[in-house]
Amino acid sequence: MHRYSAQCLLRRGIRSRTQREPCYRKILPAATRWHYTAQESLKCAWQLHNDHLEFRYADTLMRFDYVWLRDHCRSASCYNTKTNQRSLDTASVDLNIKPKTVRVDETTLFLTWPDGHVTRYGLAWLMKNSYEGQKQQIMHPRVLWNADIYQQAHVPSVDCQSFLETNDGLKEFLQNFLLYGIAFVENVPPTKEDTEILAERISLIRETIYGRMWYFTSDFSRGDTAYTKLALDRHTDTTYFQEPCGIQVLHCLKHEGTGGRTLLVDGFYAAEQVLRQAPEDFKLLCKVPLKHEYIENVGGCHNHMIGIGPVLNIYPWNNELYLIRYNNYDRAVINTVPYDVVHSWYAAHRTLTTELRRPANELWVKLKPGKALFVDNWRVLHGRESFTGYRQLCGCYLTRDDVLNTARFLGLQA
Ligand SMILES: C[N+](C)(C)CCCC[C@H](N)C(=O)O
Ligand SMILES: O=C(O)CCC(=O)C(=O)O
Ligand SMILES: [Fe+2]
Repeated sequence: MHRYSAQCLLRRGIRSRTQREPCYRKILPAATRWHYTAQESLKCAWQLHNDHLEFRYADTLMRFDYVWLRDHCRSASCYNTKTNQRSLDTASVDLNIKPKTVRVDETTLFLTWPDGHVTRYGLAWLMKNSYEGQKQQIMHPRVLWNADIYQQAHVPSVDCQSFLETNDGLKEFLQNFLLYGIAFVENVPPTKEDTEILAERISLIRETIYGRMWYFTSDFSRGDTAYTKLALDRHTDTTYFQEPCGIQVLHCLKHEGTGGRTLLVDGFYAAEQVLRQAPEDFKLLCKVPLKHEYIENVGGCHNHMIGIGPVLNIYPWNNELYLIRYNNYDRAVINTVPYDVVHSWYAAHRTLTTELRRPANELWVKLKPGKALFVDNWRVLHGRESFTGYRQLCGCYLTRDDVLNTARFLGLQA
């Protein structure tokens, strides 16, 4: 069986997307009024202000700072297209710079700077890369789910062999994973080594204080409730890392006993309900930073980890959620917030918890040998039912950047 690792995949050539740019006619010289590409067309127009350029294209009004425009010059002396890196020294651009002349043709905006340097920007490039353009974009397309939505979607598990041996299988898996924040691979040989091969197909394994690939049973070999038979309420893992682990891989290798089902809850679906019902609560959960902490002194293991951040994390330019940090077990003493804010925070936390605990939002699955589960630990909470008997799980954490890297290589938006 031939297996490709993510790194090998990436060496096999890179995509290039060609964009069709609309055509516009030649235009008039610069001044302080609106200028149009053609008299009858209002699609492309521009205006030079004292400190910025106002530009209208394809129904979007964009504003560009002059330093920004100079900084993003893609001429050969300013930008190396072989490495996709900037050569221009941003700090040497005059902060009061202003273009001397402006010209626009069908596809391109031309600026001439006071020193004679000419910068060309593709109009579609400007549109895509402007703040206003970005604001309208979704970074990560997702399907938010409760149990019903997920089950109705009939998301297929991907077969282990197709996952390992075909790019289509891998792509299908990653597409599901990106959309739903969970995905399954079936027919995996139930060993730690085979689980490791799966993990390496899409990412780098993130080694932590728990090791690289881990086995765990209810032997309390580590100072954490995960290593017992007790139930675990919904949570995300490693909230006590400054950057919580991106993905958790879980593979149940054995269970002779009862109970032990896995609980999955889409944290972003719950957060979205909070945003609808109580936007002030949502805002507070985005704003108040909290510590999470892991203190362990069991056997030879001495660890003290601290991670700080709000429960909900959003991109500030489009308010899109990208990370939920929710673990009631591992939340540390709250000493970074005054009493009145802390009270409102508790109320907001209650609103979110109510959503997370709605039975309709709970997806229960029994993990069985051969079926590996990948969980987006920045989005989907997991938990487990208490159990009896011998139960052994193996798995690992993955670095998020590298999962997304593989997805992008396969042409997915990630
Ligand atoms: C998965 N594995 C058993 C290795 C780790 C368990 C980590 C448990 C910890 N309370 C947390 O939520 O981060
Ligand atoms: O035992 C389980 O099913 C999961 C335990 C857990 O939450 C974890 O290992 O992170
Ligand atoms: Fe966990």
